[in-house]
Amino acid sequence: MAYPVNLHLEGRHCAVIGGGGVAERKVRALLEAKARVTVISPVLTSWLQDRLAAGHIMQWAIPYSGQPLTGYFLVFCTTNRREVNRLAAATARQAGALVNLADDGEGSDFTIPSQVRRGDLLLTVSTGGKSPALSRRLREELAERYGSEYGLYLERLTALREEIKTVLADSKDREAFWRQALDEEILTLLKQGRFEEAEEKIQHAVSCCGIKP
Ligand SMILES: C[C@@]1(CC(=O)O)c2cc3[nH]c(cc4nc(cc5[nH]c(cc(n2)[C@H]1CCC(=O)O)[C@@](C)(CC(=O)O)[C@@H]5CCC(=O)O)C(CC(=O)O)=C4CCC(=O)O)c(CCC(=O)O)c3CC(=O)O
Ligand SMILES: NC(=O)C1=CN([C@@H]2O[C@H](COP(=O)(O)OP(=O)(O)OC[C@H]3O[C@@H](n4cnc5c(N)ncnc54)[C@H](O)[C@@H]3O)[C@@H](O)[C@H]2O)C=CC1
Repeated sequence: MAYPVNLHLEGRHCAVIGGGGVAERKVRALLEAKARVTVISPVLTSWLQDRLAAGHIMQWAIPYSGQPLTGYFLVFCTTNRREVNRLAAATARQAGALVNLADDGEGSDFTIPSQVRRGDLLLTVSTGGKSPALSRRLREELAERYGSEYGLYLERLTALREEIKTVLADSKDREAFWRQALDEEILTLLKQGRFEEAEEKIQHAVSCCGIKP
């Protein structure tokens, strides 16, 4: 069973072997996470060529055939040739990298989930590599269910969390507060875009706590 983590990749070196559609999807996500990306492929999609021209990625413009892959934190093997992906994976692992194979979820050290982002809120779906199409389908359902209001809500909660720490010294009291503050009614109001009414309810919950010993 896989162990879920959220990696911080800023400034980390990552390599993507292959320059097709799958490589492009992985590179997009890596650049969003501010990783330093090297693509190893003689051919690149036009989007990847644009990123290269803009200096956002580096390229080894060669077919991969066993060259050492040292200094990479993550390595993505995304060519359309299984034996090339296997060779790159084995070489990268030897150098200590974590490896993702686009054509072999079970043989990968990690797989990429479908994701919905709402500010700092991140919802992800994995099927353990069994059905990416189902991951996508569930991602679409989540995107519909959890709109942009959740990003705003999280920002509000972040500020409130600081406030609550000063009002309630005891962690048990804080836990009880959050159960009350995150009730279904507030979430429904937010979903309907009724931010002022939601804020009133949050304030009510805060003032209720304020008078607790
Ligand atoms: C194991 C994994 C390895 C990995 O980490 O890459 C893997 C493997 C494979 N994917 C295949 C196919 C497709 N993958 C997608 C899309 C996505 N694939 C992603 C992840 C993963 N794909 C990992 C497991 C995820 C999980 O646990 O569910 C997503 C979630 C994330 C991302 O890549 O960014 C992204 C969703 C983006 C979104 O949310 O829209 C589509 C397009 C679509 O559906 O739109 C298709 C075509 C439809 C289909 O075949 O389902 C094939 C067969 C290739 C063939 O037949 O030649 C393999 C190989 C195999 O079968 O193992
Ligand atoms: N994980 C996923 O989400 C998905 C995985 N796949 C798998 O990923 C593979 C790649 O898919 P696409 O990007 O759509 O294929 P593609 O055919 O568009 O791209 C393949 C890329 O690999 C490069 N390449 C070939 N030999 C190479 C070598 N020796 N060294 C470096 N680069 C080399 C090609 O130049 C090309 O840029 C598919 O064969 C399939 O098995 C396919 C769809 C989704």
